[in-house]
Amino acid sequence: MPEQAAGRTRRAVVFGAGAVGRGFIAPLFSAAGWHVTFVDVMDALVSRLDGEGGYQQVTVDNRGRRAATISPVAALHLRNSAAVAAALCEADMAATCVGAAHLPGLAPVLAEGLRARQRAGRGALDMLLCENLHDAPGVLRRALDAAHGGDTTSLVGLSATSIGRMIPRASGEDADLTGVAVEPYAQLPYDAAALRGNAPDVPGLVPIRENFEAYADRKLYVHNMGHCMLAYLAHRKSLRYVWEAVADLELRYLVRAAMLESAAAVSRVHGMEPGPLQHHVNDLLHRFTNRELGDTAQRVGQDPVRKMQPDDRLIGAYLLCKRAQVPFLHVSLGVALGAHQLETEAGWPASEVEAHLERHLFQDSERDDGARRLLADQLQLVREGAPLVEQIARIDAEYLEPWVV
Ligand SMILES: NC(=O)C1=CN([C@@H]2O[C@H](COP(=O)(O)OP(=O)(O)OC[C@H]3O[C@@H](n4cnc5c(N)ncnc54)[C@H](O)[C@@H]3O)[C@@H](O)[C@H]2O)C=CC1
Ligand SMILES: O=P(O)(O)OC[C@H]1O[C@](O)(CO)[C@@H](O)[C@@H]1O
Repeated sequence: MPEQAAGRTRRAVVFGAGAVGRGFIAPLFSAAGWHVTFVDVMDALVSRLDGEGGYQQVTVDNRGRRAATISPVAALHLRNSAAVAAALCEADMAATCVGAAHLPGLAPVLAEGLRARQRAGRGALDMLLCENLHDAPGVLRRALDAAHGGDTTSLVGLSATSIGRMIPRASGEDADLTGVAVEPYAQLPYDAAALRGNAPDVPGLVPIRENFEAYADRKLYVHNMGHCMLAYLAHRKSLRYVWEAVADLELRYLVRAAMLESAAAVSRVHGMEPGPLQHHVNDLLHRFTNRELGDTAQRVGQDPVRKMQPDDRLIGAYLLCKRAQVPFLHVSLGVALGAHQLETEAGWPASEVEAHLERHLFQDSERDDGARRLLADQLQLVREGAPLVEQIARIDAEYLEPWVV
């Protein structure tokens, strides 16, 4: 039964009825008794969700499967902007999970919704931005201010989140248009300091009241960096699934080492305890073994151009380690793998990839000379398809060099 608060059901509007929208955000609100309205651009998905008023979610791990119906839900197409604005006017909270590239495009309809709220005398709206994008609030705020024609700070709170739950595209018996398979992990830390109103009483939403940046960095530079490096290593061995990749000892060794380097950087830069961070790394490696989830290296590694930007997982982790002055020999291998992946993209010849690395990673210092040499050797070994044991030997040969720490 929908939650009755102050005599009425609480309502959430969720932009993006994809993996995260259906597999994570809507189920959290729904379990707390909220009504969810999705907004999406896929006609077939919108009409199925709206027509059926609910959908199936199955939670899977290596011990089994548990099915649940998520309802009641409604769905609107983004082009139906008057109805979307009306839904925003009635909403107690909103969320986005549309993909980083689509986030600024939401600004016009959001601005229309904010105007409707002002006219109706409704208070400010809070939004959870569920995107793997550093500074998603800044990106949306700039687009929103432009669409609104002025500062929107008092009208809408834009809260960054750290989405740890892994949700692949459904396949096999789960490959229904609206059905979704998820892992059991279901905590969503979010930046509570960015809200305009009170923190919602929704179990699983974890308010972080200070230094949210630490959680954002942990997610992007430990979880996403390790996951992505694992995906690119999987490509080297023609392994399709994430669980297959993490079952390979060489791959697991290299990825764990890189994640621990990044975790050391997060600990030093943000003052997080190293013990729980190491536990987090081990827990993630265990979660990657979820065979039932059927997550693929292709999904986890897709879009290397975005993933090789300076504020994204690979180069970002490298820069964080440099800033923290902790070793980054294995993260460097992750960057070399990402660089090679980038070379397969149109418009990214080897010379451009090398210039990209030089531009973002190095300055003119002695420490950088050593780091630059190591990365060049690692990239060369990747290009040659050398056995990974040669990468391990190359890293080990560097440990005692003075530039390393
Ligand atoms: N799938 C996962 O395990 C995780 C995904 N993320 C992040 O969450 C975000 C969403 O990812 P997924 O749900 O996996 O993607 P998805 O591709 O499964 O879903 C995105 C949905 O947004 C819809 N959409 C696209 N443009 C739209 C627009 N302008 N307005 C409304 N809907 C629009 C699409 O039709 C699609 O249904 C991304 O930023 C991703 O990086 C983060 C952590 C985990
Ligand atoms: O969604 P993106 O940014 O392409 O990256 C995939 C990442 O998203 C996740 O699915 C969820 O955090 C991670 O498992 C993975 O590292």
